[in-house]
Amino acid sequence: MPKVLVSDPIDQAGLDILSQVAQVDVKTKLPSEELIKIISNYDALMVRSGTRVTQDVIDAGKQLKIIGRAGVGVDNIDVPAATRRGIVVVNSPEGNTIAAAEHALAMMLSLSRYIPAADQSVKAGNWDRKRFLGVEVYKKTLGIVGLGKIGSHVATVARALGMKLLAYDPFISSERAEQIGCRLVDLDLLLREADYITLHLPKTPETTHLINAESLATMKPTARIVNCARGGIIDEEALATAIRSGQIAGAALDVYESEPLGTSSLRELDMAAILTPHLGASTEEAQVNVAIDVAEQIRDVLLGLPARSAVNIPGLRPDVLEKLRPYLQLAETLGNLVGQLAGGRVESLDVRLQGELAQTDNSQPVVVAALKGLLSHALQERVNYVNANIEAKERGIHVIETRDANVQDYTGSLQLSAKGSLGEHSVTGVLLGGSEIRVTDIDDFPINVPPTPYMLFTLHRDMPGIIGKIGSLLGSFNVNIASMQVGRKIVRGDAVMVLSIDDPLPEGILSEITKVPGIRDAYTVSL
Ligand SMILES: NC(=O)c1ccc[n+]([C@@H]2O[C@H](COP(=O)([O-])OP(=O)(O)OC[C@H]3O[C@@H](n4cnc5c(N)ncnc54)[C@H](O)[C@@H]3O)[C@@H](O)[C@H]2O)c1
Ligand SMILES: O=C(O)CC[C@@H](O)C(=O)O
Repeated sequence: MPKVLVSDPIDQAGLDILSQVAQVDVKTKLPSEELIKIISNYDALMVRSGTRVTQDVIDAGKQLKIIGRAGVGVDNIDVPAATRRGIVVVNSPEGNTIAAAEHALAMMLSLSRYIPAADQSVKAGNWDRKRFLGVEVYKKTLGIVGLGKIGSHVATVARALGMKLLAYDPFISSERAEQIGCRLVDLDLLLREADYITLHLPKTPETTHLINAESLATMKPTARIVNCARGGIIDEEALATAIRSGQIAGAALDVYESEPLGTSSLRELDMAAILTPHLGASTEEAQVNVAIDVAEQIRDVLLGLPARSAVNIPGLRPDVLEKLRPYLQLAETLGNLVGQLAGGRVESLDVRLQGELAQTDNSQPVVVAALKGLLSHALQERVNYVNANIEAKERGIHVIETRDANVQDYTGSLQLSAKGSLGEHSVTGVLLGGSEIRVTDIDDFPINVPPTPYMLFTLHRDMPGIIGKIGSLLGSFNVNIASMQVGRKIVRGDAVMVLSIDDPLPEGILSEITKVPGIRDAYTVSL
């Protein structure tokens, strides 16, 4: 039975799903040396934001197949390191959207009415109504930075509160922003005009310290800023200075450059600042959602099924994946075949999608499947859908994708051509009845053979007796032929022979075959 380590608190609903297929060990608050020590026993790791899944953890996880992040941000996981090791990383892109949006809205309202400070004051025995004179959000301008899932929900609710909405997001169109009721503007204008600014974008090298001393200086003195996205998007020292000096009116933060928040000048700010300990996703509903979402994906991957929200493999909707799946199998088989025909050190792979297949919207998974097949002979199970692209890049394999919708021989066909140490070879394949693979062409010679585990290909002159000679030679080595087919373009010209054999070809026989008069070349392939 596979083993799953759960290293952060995860809702029971998720643990129940994992327990259907795996032994589940919940060990939270593990020091990183301890995690590194035990991770080699596990097939899967499930975390929230608390565990740092570093390269050292990934390298020590010799059996790891999947890392599940019960939440959105995967910045606590070294995704490139996982990808290099072929480990799938999955998250729950939508499970906590509402929770995080509601937290940001709650922060905005709390900032406006000083609710945390007023609460503390009453509990301390005071009744000070003058000190907590607030402001209304009604008719104020809210600037949303990052108009994705959370930003859009914030916009919908803020609109209902009677706010005017500005948005800055370089990756969405003005039409989309308008649909959500926002005017798309540049960041400078948003920062200058907004009464409230709320951040809902990822932390990347470009967004680190997006809000800094310079940008804070352009904001209104009455402006209040909320960050429930990621720590580090705001320069915390510059923010504390801006609040202390009255350059802006306040800030509410849920996330910090370093978590847990240590000694920080943010802690010394008065009621103009509200700090919560990364609670954006902490609702009962969100924790159930993300736990189920990620546990189901871990279960599926452990059962050999694809994950629906992998962050390091081409994302596909389950219905699209279902339709494409037979073609992925076709691509992998043909990749494996052409990789062996081309020999080691493949320099280039040309992936040609033909007929119906040329019309597919997302061909990337087909290309990845072809690369996985191409590299599988050399790398065996070390190559998978996660790392095939990287492995190919590291080997300098130049991948070209072409499409030809006009090829009408079959509804959809795939041609792969590879150049390697044994020269340039091409294979074409189709799906019969939607799922049965047929190889229909080898090096431009028409054939029609199903791929089988052990195959022998020859390039020879089409002449009487040659087939018999190969048959006798194989017989003398006790090799049983299951099927045989010849493909030729012209009578007595060049031809290919494709034999399916029951067992691997014994050592030495290939060189004997090439000595047969008329045989130009021979290749053995195991699929
Ligand atoms: N506090 C929490 O507990 C909590 C919970 C959930 C999500 N989050 C964080 O909230 C953020 C938003 O999550 P989401 O689910 O809405 O993500 P999303 O991917 O749906 O949206 C992010 C948006 O940011 C935009 N963006 C990217 N770079 C940008 C840039 N330089 N400037 C402006 N916009 C940019 C993208 O185009 C996208 O529209 C993420 O950082 C996520 O990690 C925090
Ligand atoms: O695990 C958490 O509670 C935080 C989740 C949040 O930061 C996210 O990115 O989904």
